[in-house]
Amino acid sequence: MTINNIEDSFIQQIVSSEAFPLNFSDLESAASKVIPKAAFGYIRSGAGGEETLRINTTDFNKLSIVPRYLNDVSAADTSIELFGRTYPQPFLLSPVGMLKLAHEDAELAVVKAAASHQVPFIQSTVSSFSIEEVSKASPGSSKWFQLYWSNNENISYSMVNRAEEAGYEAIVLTVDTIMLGWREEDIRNSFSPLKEGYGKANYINDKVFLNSLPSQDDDSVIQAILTNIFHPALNWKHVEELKKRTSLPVVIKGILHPEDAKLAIEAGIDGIIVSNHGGRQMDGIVSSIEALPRIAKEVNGRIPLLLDSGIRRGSDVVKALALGADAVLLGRPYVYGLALGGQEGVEKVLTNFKQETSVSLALSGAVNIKAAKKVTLTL
Ligand SMILES: Cc1cc2nc3c(=O)[nH]c(=O)nc-3n(C[C@H](O)[C@H](O)[C@H](O)COP(=O)(O)O)c2cc1C
Ligand SMILES: O=C(O)C(=O)c1ccccc1
Repeated sequence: MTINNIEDSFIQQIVSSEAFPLNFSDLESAASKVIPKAAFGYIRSGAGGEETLRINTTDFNKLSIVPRYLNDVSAADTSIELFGRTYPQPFLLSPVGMLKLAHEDAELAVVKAAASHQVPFIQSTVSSFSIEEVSKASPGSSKWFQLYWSNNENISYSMVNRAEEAGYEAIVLTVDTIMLGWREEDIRNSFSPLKEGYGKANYINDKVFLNSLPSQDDDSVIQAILTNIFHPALNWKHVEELKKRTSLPVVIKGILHPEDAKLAIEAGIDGIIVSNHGGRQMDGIVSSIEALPRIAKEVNGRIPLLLDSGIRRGSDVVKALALGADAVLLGRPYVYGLALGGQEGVEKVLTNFKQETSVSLALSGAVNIKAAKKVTLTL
């Protein structure tokens, strides 16, 4: 996006009379009015006392950018390259399960909105629509598949194969959800969307899963999903096996310790997402942005390094890039856009985020993503 384009769209924003929330706190409060209470609590909340959820954003706020000027940023380039593909923006959409909690069009709306911005969409294992339905809704756009390892590993390989067949570009193995975190909001609301069947689409469309069932009634399906999805025995041997089973790049999501980053590289992993699952899994753990520099030092540019959990503004993107990330992922912000306006709501969130990111990069003095990695930060 060039500076003139930014100006044009700014002016459009200012003259436009419609009121769509511009920032995260306005998005969250507007979404709280349209999503049923327990579902909203599920999306918003974090584990335990929500300290990690809080520091995911406050740790960004502690950092300040020291901008450079007189650097001719008139032709600034925000594009990134991942696994041989170029994407125009340095951000992707995080995998979020059970999006029907937010809007009935769920992943179908999100994948189309992402496609309209050429932003890769990472589809969750526990999505409300299947891999095949999502790919049919948006053929040709960039999609990655997030895998929750199944206790029956043949189900995992089957889902990976389906994603590969459907043209998905990468597999994201989430390693921080081997059991569900302690989520007080959901306990208070007696709310388990998984038990209500919101995340079954990929399972009921999987031959290996269906063949593993004693009977195909709804209760058996849900019970089988629950016994498959939480897998506390997950270890590096599974990772090595997964690498052998797919020709797609495999990215690990949920790394916070530099030693784990080192082991991931030794296991032949193609990319890392520094993440604490948006503060939803374990309270009292480090924020992603605090964990990033030590992991970046370990990885040392050998494989792509991505980050999520707490990205709310364009300046957060600059900070993450400056501390060693190659790209970031957005979670709750797009889910709230979905709740407020379906596909159009997600598009609006992405339009605003794209503009704020471009302006933030240029006003930091960065002409491209490589330069953003050299931006000075101070505590
Ligand atoms: C409602 C909800 C459901 C999620 N479901 C998944 C999931 O199925 N798989 C996964 O790897 N991460 C899941 N996540 C975590 C996100 O991928 C991401 O790590 C997190 O939301 C990023 O933080 P942010 O919301 O602060 O941007 C979920 C997050 C939310 C809010
Ligand atoms: O709610 C989540 O964050 C999530 O990732 C999840 C984990 C297990 C089942 C369903 C969703």
